[in-house]
Amino acid sequence: MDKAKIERAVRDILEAIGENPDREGLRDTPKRIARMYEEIFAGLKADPKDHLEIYFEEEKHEELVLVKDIPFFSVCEHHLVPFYGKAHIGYIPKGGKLTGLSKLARVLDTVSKRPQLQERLTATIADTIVEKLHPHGVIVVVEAEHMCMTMRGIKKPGSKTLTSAVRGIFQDDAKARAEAMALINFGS
Ligand SMILES: Nc1nc2c(ncn2[C@@H]2O[C@H](COP(=O)(O)OP(=O)(O)OP(=O)(O)O)[C@@H](O)[C@H]2O)c(=O)[nH]1
Ligand SMILES: [Zn+2]
Repeated sequence: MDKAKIERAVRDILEAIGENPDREGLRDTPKRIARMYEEIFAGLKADPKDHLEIYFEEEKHEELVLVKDIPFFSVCEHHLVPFYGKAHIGYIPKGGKLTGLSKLARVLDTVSKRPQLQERLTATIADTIVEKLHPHGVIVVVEAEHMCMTMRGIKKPGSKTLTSAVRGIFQDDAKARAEAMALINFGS
């Protein structure tokens, strides 16, 4: 990541809004923002598939595995302000191809650390799991609050956006999909 370029650009923005980038409180802000962008956009140079280590299990589990309520923070590509919430990621393994539970959350983290659309975030997680694990099915539900809809513009704090992506058996089998959705809603 070109941190020097980010620093110059942030300095330009501070000048453009009528601030003095050399005053004490702002002097280090371009540097801080460059460091922060390196962290919150780290997913741009990472492949989420790399996290999905495969364990071939002797005892084959070919039923739903669901990790729910995984918190995430991302950045909306339209306004570069945060959107954040929870993701629920489920899959039905095939041929003993399981992965570690934390690896599903690592996929979410990588994909969310990019300028994003909630729809693309949701679909990319589902497609990554399909490509690497070739499971019977994948279901991903993401619920998020967008700061671009709360702190500015339409100003609707508390409004939630829900997106889902289903692949494989969850596309064709309404009962399997309904069961997974019921578990995602269970206790919430
Ligand atoms: N589909 C989708 N839209 C998003 C997401 N994040 C932000 N948006 C929307 O992107 C749209 C951008 O609309 P524009 O009309 O180009 O920008 P704007 O004038 O700032 O829009 P307002 O937010 O309505 O003031 C807005 O409707 C946002 O709510 C997202 O993850 N998915
Ligand atoms: Zn936005």
